[in-house]
Amino acid sequence: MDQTREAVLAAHGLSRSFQGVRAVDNMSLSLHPGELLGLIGPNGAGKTTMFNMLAGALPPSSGRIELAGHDVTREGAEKRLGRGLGRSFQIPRPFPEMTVLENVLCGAQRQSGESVWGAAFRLGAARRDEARALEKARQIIEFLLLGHLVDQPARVLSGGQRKLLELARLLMADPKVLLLDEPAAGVNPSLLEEIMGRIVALNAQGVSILLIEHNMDMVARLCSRVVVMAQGAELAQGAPDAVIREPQVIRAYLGDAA
Ligand SMILES: Nc1ncnc2c1ncn2[C@@H]1O[C@H](COP(=O)(O)OP(=O)(O)OP(=O)(O)O)[C@@H](O)[C@H]1O
Repeated sequence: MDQTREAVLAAHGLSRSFQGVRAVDNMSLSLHPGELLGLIGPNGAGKTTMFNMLAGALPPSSGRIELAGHDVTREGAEKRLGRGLGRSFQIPRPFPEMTVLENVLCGAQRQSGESVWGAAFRLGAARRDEARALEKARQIIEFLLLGHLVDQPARVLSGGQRKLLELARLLMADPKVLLLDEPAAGVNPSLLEEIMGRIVALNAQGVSILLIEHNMDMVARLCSRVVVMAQGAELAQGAPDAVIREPQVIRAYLGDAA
């Protein structure tokens, strides 16, 4: 079966080199509608480079990327966000002095291309837009369990809460596809369960999700399929518990630890 035909996000033969080193080497990948797909692999395997290319932050040296059937290979990250592709980072960087609410409203600003705060000084429709954006931001903040922090500056948030805040900003753009880069990294165990719960809830709402994660317990609980990368290429794919027993996958991880 040609799996790429029905993919919401598909990479065809992506490659990218840095100073002669092939970080990603002819890598193809398909994310299906409603899927929660894991992208795993040892350090330096090329996962982040792959994410950067999929999100539009880094042009591939060769290959093609399709989002809902559109060729987006030459489009930047903002354009892809407008098409419904949101991407989180390993280390979120909120505006530290702005409140949680203000940070989330920055997501709305990206959405319309116009500042919500600028709109506040206009009359009529723009004011209604602002009211809608505020209401939506508050709902998303509640959904992401940050309601009690809505008026706090982002600098007081823990690592896990920053991950939730970043997700909240992305949700303002109503993404259909989310690329989540290590949502468990630097998160304390109690918040980890809550973050996993929110990811599952978003997926249940129909958001297709591609997840880079080193926490294999989390990957096994969330993903029905994983793609393993090593040295810039696909090493294996399948159900998490089966894939991590494959000899070449074990070798790749042991090589990483050696
Ligand atoms: N901007 C860059 N300049 C030079 N080399 C880079 C750059 N970005 C990545 N690389 C190299 O490309 C390879 C793949 O790196 P990448 O960060 O994509 O791997 P990764 O699988 O995300 O690793 P990790 O799990 O540690 O985040 C590595 O050898 C890395 O050193």
